[in-house]
Amino acid sequence: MEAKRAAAELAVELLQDGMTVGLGTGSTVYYSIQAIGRKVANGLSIRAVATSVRSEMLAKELDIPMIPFSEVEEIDMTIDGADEADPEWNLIKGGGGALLREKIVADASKQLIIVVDESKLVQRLGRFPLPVEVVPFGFELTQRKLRRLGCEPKLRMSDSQLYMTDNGNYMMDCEFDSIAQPGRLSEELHRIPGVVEHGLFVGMASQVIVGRLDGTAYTLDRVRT
Ligand SMILES: O=C[C@H](O)[C@H](O)[C@H](O)COP(=O)(O)O
Repeated sequence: MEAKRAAAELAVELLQDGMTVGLGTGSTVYYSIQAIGRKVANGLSIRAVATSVRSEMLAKELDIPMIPFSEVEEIDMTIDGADEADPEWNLIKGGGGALLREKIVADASKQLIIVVDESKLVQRLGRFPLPVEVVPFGFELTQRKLRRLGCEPKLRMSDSQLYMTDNGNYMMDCEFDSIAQPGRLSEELHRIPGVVEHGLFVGMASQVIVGRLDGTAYTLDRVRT
């Protein structure tokens, strides 16, 4: 908890007056949204868009000024979590089910700041099952096509019900041994018609902030290949 909070709060220090801010989703960004709420109460002037219904509700409770995504042309900075980050700052996201809106918001953002604790750092992506959002129509066929990419795709459940995203889609959690070429896998996933979006964020992060258990945080050095 202290590690998540440390990363989340350090990221919020990057915000400046006048910014349009993207609010990510998850238990790490929760602390960022809380910290933004405190800064807004103390006079920080920003407007925000959320990547999920639950982040939007939290932001509204904290009186963070929200604008509809339809009114946004460009987002200055988005703060979001991740399930894994590799040394090149490639990510797996979507453990909390919000990957589609997160990717749309990240793509519209000048800067994507990722906040994680040290347990999320990996040398190679794939230990965490890759979330893939699929349309309900023909999901069995989509599942078979995903399996042909070398993974075991499991339909996500929640309280014994099929998990449904904020967008009315299903989620397949795809277990790979490891992901050697995230960029290539991303392209292959996009070729499957039933796939709406997947949780690989390749080359999108502008910074990865890592929290330690002792409550300190640092920016991960980026290895370029
Ligand atoms: O769909 C959810 C998001 O991608 C989250 O940012 C990600 O799962 C990390 O969440 P947490 O900070 O709770 O580990």
